[in-house]
Order: sequence, then C-alpha cells, then structure tokens
Amino acid sequence: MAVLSTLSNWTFLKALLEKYPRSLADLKKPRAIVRILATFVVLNGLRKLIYTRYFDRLSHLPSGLFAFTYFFTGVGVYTGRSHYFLPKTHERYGKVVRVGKFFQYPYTPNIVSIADKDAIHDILVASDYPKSEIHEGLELYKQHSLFSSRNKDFHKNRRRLVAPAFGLQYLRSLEPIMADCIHLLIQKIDELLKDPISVKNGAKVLPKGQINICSFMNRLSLDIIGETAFGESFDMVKDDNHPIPKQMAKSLKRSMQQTFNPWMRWFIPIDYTFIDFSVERVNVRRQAGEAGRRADLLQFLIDAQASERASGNGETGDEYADMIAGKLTDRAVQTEALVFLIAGSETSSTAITVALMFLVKNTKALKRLREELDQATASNPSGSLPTYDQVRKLPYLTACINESMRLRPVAATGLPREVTEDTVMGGQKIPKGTIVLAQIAQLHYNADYFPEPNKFVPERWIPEESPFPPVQDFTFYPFSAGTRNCVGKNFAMMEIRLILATILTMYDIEYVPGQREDYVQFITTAFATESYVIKMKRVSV
Ligand code: HEM
Repeated sequence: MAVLSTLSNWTFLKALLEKYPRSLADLKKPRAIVRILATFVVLNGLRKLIYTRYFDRLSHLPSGLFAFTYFFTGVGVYTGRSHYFLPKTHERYGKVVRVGKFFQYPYTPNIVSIADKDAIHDILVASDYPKSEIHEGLELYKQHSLFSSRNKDFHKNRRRLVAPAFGLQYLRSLEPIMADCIHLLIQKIDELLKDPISVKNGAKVLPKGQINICSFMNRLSLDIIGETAFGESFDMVKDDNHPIPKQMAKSLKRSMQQTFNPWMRWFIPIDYTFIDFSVERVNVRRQAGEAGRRADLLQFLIDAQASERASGNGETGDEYADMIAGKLTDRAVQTEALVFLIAGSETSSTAITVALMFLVKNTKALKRLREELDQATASNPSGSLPTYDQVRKLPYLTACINESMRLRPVAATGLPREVTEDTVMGGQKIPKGTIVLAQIAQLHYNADYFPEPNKFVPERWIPEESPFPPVQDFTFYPFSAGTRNCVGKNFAMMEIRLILATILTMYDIEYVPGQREDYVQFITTAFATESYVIKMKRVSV
C-alpha cells in the first residue's frame, strides 16, 4: 500500500523501465517506446485505481467510478454542469459520497459531497469549517478577500469592516440609486415593446411583446452594482455594450475551469484587465474628494479605510503582513469593490429571473402576488415605482422569493469547506484535510423537509396556509449560514423585492413555451443560454 501511494508517476515509469531491460535496449525503436508508454499508462492507471478504491483514507466511503479520476470533476467544472450529476450520485450512493479529485492532492479523491442535514449544519455553523483551496482560484491580485479568504482572523477583521455597509440603515441610502436604474429598465422595456427593432448590438430581435427578461435582469443587476460599488453605471440596460462585465465573466469562468483543469493554464491565459477598471474607479472617487462623496458601497469602503487609519489601525506598510491581517489597504478597497461586483450581480439577477420563470408558469401564484402588490402600492401615483417600505414585509412576495431560491439555489454544486480535524458526518468518518461540499440543493429537494419538492408552492412558507408541516430550521440555505454567510443578503433581498414588485405592478406577464431552462454554474448559477423570454404588456402608464 505504501508503495502504491508514494510512488510518483516518474519513479513508477523508471521502475517499469528497469524491470524491462529488453525494452530499454530497444529504446531507439519508436514502436518499443509506444509499447512502454502504453504499458505505463495502463499499469499506472490501474495502480492508482486500486490504491484509491481499496487503500486510501476515504476508501470506506461510497462513490461512483468518477471519484477516482480528475477527468469527471474536470469535465463537470469545465462545462459548468456538475450540479446535474450530483443529485443522481446521492440518490444512488447515499448522503455522504466521494465525488472527485482536486488536483493539489495527487492520489486521494478528496472531495466528499454531503447531503445530510445535521452534517451541513455542522460544516457551516457549529464547526464553521474554513473555505477550501478551491476558493484560491477566486483570489484577485493574489489578495485574500472577504469572499475567498480561508484565514479565520483575516476574515473576522475584514467582515467587521465591511459588514456595516450592508446594514439596513446604510442600505436605505442606496434605494434612490436602485430606483434610478429600475426607471431606466422600464423605459427600455417600454421602448422594446413598442418597437422590437430598436434592439442594438446584433441581439436577436424577438417578436413584438416578448422580452428576454434574463438578459435584462443580468444587465440591470450589473448597472446597480456598478453604481453602488464603483459610482458609475455600466449602462448595460441602455446599450449592453460595456466591455468590463463580459470580460470579467469570461475571466472568472476560465479561472474556475483552470482551478480544476490546471493544464488549461498552458494554453489559455486569463485576461485580468477588469482589475484595472476597479483601480481607476477607486482613484476617480478619491481624487474627487468631498465633492465626489455619495452614499454607496465604495464610499463606505473608503470611509472605513480612513477611520481605521485615524484610529491607528491602518496599514503598516508591510504589504504581505497587512494583507494577512485583513487591513483595508488601497489594494483591499479595490479588491472588495470587485468582490461586490462578482458576488452581487449574477446572483441577484438569476434569482429574479428564476422567480419570474416560476411565476409565469404558476398563474395562480402570479395572480395572488399581483393582488398583494397592487394592494400595497395602491396609493402610488400612476407610473411611480414601489418603495422599499411598501414591499419589504409582504408575506406572499417573500414566500415566492424563498420558493424560487429553494428550487434554484445559487450554490447549486454545494459550498466547499475544508475539514480541520478527523470527524464523523452522516455516520461516516471524514479525515482532516478532506474538502466537503455542503450540498444545500439536496436539502432543498429532500421530500422529508419539503414535501412535493419539485413543485413551486409558495404557501409552504406561510405556516397558517401551508398544506405541509412547517419548514424546519437548518433545511434552507440560499445565502449559506454561519460566519461565511452572504454579507450582501439584505442588499440582494432589497434589490429582488424592488425589481419584482416593479415588474409585476407595471406589466402583465405571460409564459412563452418551448424554451430551454437548463443552467450552468461556474461561480454562481446562470441560465445556460443567457436567455429567458416572457410576454410583457404595460398595465399602467
Ligand atoms: C440572490 C442573491 C444572492 C445569493 C443567493 C447569494 C448567496 C451567497 C452564498 C451562498 C454565499 C456563500 C458562498 C460560499 O460559502 O462560498 C455568499 C457569500 C457572499 N456574498 Fe452573496 N449572494 C447574493 C447576493 C449578494 C450580493 C448582492 C452581494 C454584494 C453586493 C453579495 C456578496 C457576498 C460576499 C462578499 C460573500 C462572502 C461573505 C463572507 O465570506 O464573509 N452577495 N453569497
């Protein structure tokens, strides 16, 4: 066993050659070389397979064949479709399953997917395991960030500095910014409803009355985060033409693919010019001084940095030590603003599109939600937007949002964490160092917790109306939980509520059959075709 586990590919090849002196003598003949290499590939593969199946530290766990090679993990991540095979794997092998390899660990299939309620609570909340090496693929400027950091002290410090930006009080100051972006959306949709040919940039022209709501939600959420995190809209709703969001999305997808397929690094360099954009935007705000002040996320970061400096907690000048300590250096401000853009755009837009998708297909729920919204906004002058105060506590709106996030959680492939001591999860021994995927989507689809799990039933979130027993604690994790839960949750919920309420009070919407609804996950989930079309008709002008 020791021999099996410690031999590297090279020492194994050497041992093979030494065992075959006849082949060594023949080395000048191409056919002999091919024969030796083929023997090497087959025997080496077998050796690894036997070792990982019967001898390594996770060999006691159930698994499919794919767990033994990088290949399937690599393909799953490359295509962004791992979330399609994970449920089938759990169905077949149970709640704790070996699912793949991460290349840093050459022998052990060290990724274990966990679909057990108590174990997921343990991973995210009770033991609060740190994020895994997988997150290092998301480091920008080689900097830890609030999202990617695995270091608990760093995270605690950075979270302390950043979290107040997402407190309800500060968020209220962002409502006018969000409202301006939503106003532009309404204008643009109205334009398109009158004249579909007004679409620019070669986008597909849809029949009159149909709108690609997926594309609009992506563009709107980018404009909102552009305005709030960089002080400048990307104008994506207006003309869908800003290079940065597209370049960034492509680079992040590549970065995730390369984390699991390191060979790609030899052929496909990643373009990180979107980082320069952040540097430039932060500089513009600083140079504008007091005149450029406005209440937004970027200003919050700049002010937090100034107050840390004023209280003697500023940077020491030692770049590495400052980074490890989580100090808000200039680089850190630029990085965190980018993290908001990465973590806070596609997440919200997919959540809104998914909610609209379920609503157009469930007309009873749609009707009821419209009634709730119409009632809440009845006093508004015609054409004015719903306000956050009007929509923030509406029970059926919240139920519809919860239900769509249950059915399509953003972290569809699970939340990776690294186990820091030998432990037991779901009745199985999990050794220290294992990467565990907290499989929240599996809980969301578990009929023990969510009866008729594939159905869109918003009423299940309203105890007095639910046809099912009340939803149990620790079964629903759209924003994760524990110290690494989503810091932007309030921002996201405000955005989702305002946008859904606006669309549903201003337009009649209808299902357009025959569309693809499959989705991909690289960092967050998105519609695979970047398209979801609905019929829209203005109800109030
Ligand atoms: C529907 C919208 C959203 C969903 C479903 C969502 C979900 C999540 C989840 C599941 C995590 C944990 C990720 C992990 O453990 O790897 C997370 C973390 C995070 N999210 Fe969100 N998110 C949303 C919107 C936002 C927005 C709008 C922002 C910022 C403007 C944001 C910023 C962050 C950050 C910075 C983290 C890392 C927090 C930490 O580790 O302390 N998110 N989000």
